[in-house]
Amino acid sequence: MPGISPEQQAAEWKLLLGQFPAPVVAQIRELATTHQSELPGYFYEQMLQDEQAMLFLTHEQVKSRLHGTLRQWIVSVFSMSDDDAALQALIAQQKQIGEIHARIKIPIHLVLRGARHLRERLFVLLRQRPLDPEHKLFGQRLISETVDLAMEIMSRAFSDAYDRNSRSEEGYRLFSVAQNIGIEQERQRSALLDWENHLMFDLAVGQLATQLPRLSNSEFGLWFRHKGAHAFQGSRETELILEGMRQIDEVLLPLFGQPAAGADADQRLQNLRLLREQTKGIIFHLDNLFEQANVLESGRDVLTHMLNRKFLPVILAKEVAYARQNERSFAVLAVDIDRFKHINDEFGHEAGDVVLQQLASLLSNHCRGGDYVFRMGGEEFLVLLVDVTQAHALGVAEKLRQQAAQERFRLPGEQDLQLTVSIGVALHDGHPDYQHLLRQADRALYEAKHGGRNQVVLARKLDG
Ligand SMILES: Nc1nc2c(ncn2[C@@H]2O[C@H](COP(=O)(O)OP(=O)(O)OP(=O)(O)O)[C@@H](O)[C@H]2O)c(=O)[nH]1
Repeated sequence: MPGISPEQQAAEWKLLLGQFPAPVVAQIRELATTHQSELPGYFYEQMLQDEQAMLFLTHEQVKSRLHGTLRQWIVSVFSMSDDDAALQALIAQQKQIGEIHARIKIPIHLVLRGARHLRERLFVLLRQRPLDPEHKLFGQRLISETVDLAMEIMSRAFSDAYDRNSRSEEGYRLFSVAQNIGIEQERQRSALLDWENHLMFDLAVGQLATQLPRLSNSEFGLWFRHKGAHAFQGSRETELILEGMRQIDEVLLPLFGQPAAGADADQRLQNLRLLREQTKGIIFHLDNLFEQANVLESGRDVLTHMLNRKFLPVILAKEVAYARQNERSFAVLAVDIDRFKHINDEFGHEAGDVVLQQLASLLSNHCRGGDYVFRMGGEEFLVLLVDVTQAHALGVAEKLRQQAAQERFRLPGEQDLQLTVSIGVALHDGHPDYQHLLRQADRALYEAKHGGRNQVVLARKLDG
């Protein structure tokens, strides 16, 4: 469903401001500006009484940054400018906040709760002003409607981003169930045809209906009920396949055991046709499902077969949640080949590709089963080490650096070469937004490059 455009939203905001007398608008602007420093403190006090909110707010850097950003938000939302460009910037800001909330998975009710506290505090501050009652009423309405409009835009962006993330998560679920979709498709197709062959043979030798092989207990049926239906959850085809299996097992197969049906050859032929059609229908839906899954399979980099960026947000968000729930930590290593351009220039692009493949294998061979290796693009990789301490992460990074330096990379034409890598290490420190961690690792990598390359640098804490 197409949403309303930023221009429309700006026009609505403008309309809202136009409903209020200019002195009231000016008073509310002044009220918010005067109390901008005190309001975030009040917000914190209220929100920290909620256990769920604490999870998102207690991180030290969130705390120190949020004070500043909340203050800015209050000032800009109540700036009351009706200039088109300013309003569009304001709308873009609300959207960006909504997207961040979706990324760190803050429940929307907590955001609304925070907004309610701010609104109520502004009401109290307004009541303390020596204004006539009518102005106060207008002022309250203006505060309310302004906060509501900001929340509406924020929530819309939140739910759009949330839907996008969920689709990506869905893709990841699929991806993790069937690593090689092409092979799985062939396997399941032939399992289904195997069942059909057995059935035809049993029917030909006059097996009793109760002894005929049931599709849901066949190799295919078991796979589909336990894995396929989960991997393809929510799609229409899944429902159709489950229903097709039920029809075959519970309606069609019992017909073959009835003496009357056995006696009537035409009827038996008709039942056989129905059976064949149902089976063909299941194959058709299965092919459709796999075709859709193929599109999603591109979660891997073609050259190195490592993960590409596609599922990085899903995996990082999952690890942030895991670390929070289990009080564990994880680390990201930004790994970059030193002077890779020289390798390409000297040995050719094809040799460069081979080097990338061998480095990818080296990285994944030195990781554990639960770790992840991504190719971020070019000659940069990202290694995610799960369940680690800082010392362990640094140890692994140092080992990877040494292994890369010792390795003889084999090139086409019997040549070989040696290379070095620089690594930036960042340990998840409880910050709910994974982008923060990626920025830290990138900065550490930058330092490693500028410090002379072929080294591991641990990220320093960032202020922003
Ligand atoms: N062979 C090959 N080269 C690639 C690929 N992707 C990017 N590159 C090359 O990687 C090189 C990266 O060069 P730079 O970003 O200058 O970095 P660098 O030479 O590694 O230098 P530092 O990172 O500063 O040590 C460029 O020459 C790209 O063309 C690829 O898929 N295959």
